[in-house]
Amino acid sequence: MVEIRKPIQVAEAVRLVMEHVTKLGTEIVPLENAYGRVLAEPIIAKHDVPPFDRSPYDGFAIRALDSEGASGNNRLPFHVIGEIGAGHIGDRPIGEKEAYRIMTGAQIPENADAVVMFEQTVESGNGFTLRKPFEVGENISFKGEDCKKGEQLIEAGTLIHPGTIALLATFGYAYVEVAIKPVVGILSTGTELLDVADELEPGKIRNSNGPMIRAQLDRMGISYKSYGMAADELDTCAFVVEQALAETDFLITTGGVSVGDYDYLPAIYERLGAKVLFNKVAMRPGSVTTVAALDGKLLFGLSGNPSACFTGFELFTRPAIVGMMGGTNPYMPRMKATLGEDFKKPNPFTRFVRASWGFTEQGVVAVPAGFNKSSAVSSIARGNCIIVLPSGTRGFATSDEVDILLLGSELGVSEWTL
Ligand SMILES: Nc1nc2c(c(=O)[nH]1)N[C@H]1C(S)=C(S)[C@@H](COP(=O)(O)OP(=O)(O)OC[C@H]3O[C@@H](n4cnc5c(N)ncnc54)[C@H](O)[C@@H]3O)O[C@H]1N2
Ligand code: MOO
Ligand SMILES: [Mg+2]
Repeated sequence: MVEIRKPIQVAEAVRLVMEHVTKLGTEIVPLENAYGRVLAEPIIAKHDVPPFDRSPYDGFAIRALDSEGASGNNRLPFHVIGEIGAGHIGDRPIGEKEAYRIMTGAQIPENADAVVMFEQTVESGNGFTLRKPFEVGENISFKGEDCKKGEQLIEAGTLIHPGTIALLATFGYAYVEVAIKPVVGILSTGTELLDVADELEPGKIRNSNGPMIRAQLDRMGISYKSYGMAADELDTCAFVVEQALAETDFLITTGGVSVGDYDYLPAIYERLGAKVLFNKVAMRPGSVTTVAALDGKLLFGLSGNPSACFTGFELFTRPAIVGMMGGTNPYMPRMKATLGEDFKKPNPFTRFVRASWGFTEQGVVAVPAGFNKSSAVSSIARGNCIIVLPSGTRGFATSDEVDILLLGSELGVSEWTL
C-alpha cells in the first residue's frame, strides 16, 4: 500500500530545515579570498575614517575669519605659502590672509578651517582673491565623519560583498575571520538519465538537474563534489549516498523521492537511520521535497522534476547552506508586484510560479515565465523571480497584487515571512 504523506506548510518546512542546520566553524582567510564569504567577526572601526580632517576639493585651505566681509565689490586677497597634494602634509601653520594650495584628499594644514574651490577664486601670481565669506568648517571632510573609532559597523553573519571588502581594507584587515564553507555532494538519480553530451535514446532524457544545481551552488560560491548519476537501483543509490555523505558536509540528491516503485530515497534514508524532517510540503512545484538529517548533516531529496528541483533548492537548500555559515540573511528578498497576466489555476497548495519582473508604468509587474508545470524546464530558464500564490485561492487575474521572491540576489533577508 502506498504511503499517504501528510503535507506541512512551507514556513514550517523552512523552520525545520533551519533548526537542523549545523555550523562548521570559522577560519581565517586573506582579504583577497574573502569576497562571497560570511563574516564570522563583526567589523569594528579600528580608527576614525577619515583619519584626519581633509579637503574634499582641489582648491585653497584658508582661515574662515580672513574671508569675513568678502563680496563682489570687496574681493579679499590671500597669499599662497605652498602646496599640499594628497599624501603630503603642510610644513607650517597658516597665518593671517595666508593659504595653502590643497588637493582633494590632502590633510588640512594647521590653523586652516575652510577650503575654497579653485573655481571660486581669481588667481594671480602668488595669490588669489575671494568674492564671498566662508564659514568655519566649510568644505572640510572631518576626521571620523564616516566611522568613529571603536564603532561596530557590520555584524558577524553578514555576506562579504565588494563594499564590505572596501571597509575591511580601510581598517587594515589583511586577514578576515569567516565561516567555513560546506562542501556539498550532488547526486542525480534516475535510470532514464543521459549525460549532457549523449545523444537522445528512446525513453531517456538528459540530466539537467545536476548541472542546474551545480550552477545554483556556483552562484553562491559554494564548492561541491559531483557524484554524477545513479540508476534507480536501491543498492547502487544507497552505496553512492553513503559514500557522498562520508566525503561531504551536505548532500543533495535529485529524483526518487516520491512514491513510485523505483523511488528509492525514502528507503535509503531508512537504511541509513536518517531522521526524515518532512517528505511532503504544501507547495507546487516541489511537494515531494524531502529533507532528512543524519549525524549533523542534512540530506536534501529534491524532486526529479526540474521546476520542482529548482524551487526546492531556492526555498530550502540555499537558506540551509547560508545558515550553515552563520549567515543572518538566508532568505530570498520579497517584493509586492502586480500580476501581468491571468493565472487561472486554483491553488490547493501554495504555488510558486517562475516569472519575470520588471518596472513599468504600473510599478513592479511580474509576468509568469511560460509553461509552468513542475516538469517544466523552459520557464526556469526565463524567470528572474518566483510569484507566490497562496493556497486556497481560485486563481489570479491580471492586476492582482502578489508577492514575488527575487532570484539571484547575493544579499538575502533575515526572515521567512510567507
Ligand atoms: N502517485 C503519485 N505519483 C507522483 C506523486 C504523488 O504524490 N503520487 N508526486 C508527483 C510529483 S508532485 C512529483 S514532483 C514527482 C516527483 O518525483 P521524484 O522526485 O520521485 O522524481 P523522479 O520520479 O525520479 O522523476 C520525476 C521526473 O523528473 C525527471 N527527472 C528526474 N531526474 C532528472 C534530472 N536529473 N534531470 C532532468 N529531469 C529529471 C524524470 O525523468 C521524471 O520525469 O512525482 C510525481 N508522481
Ligand atoms: O512535487 Mo511536484 O509538486 O509537481 O513538483
Ligand atoms: Mg518518482
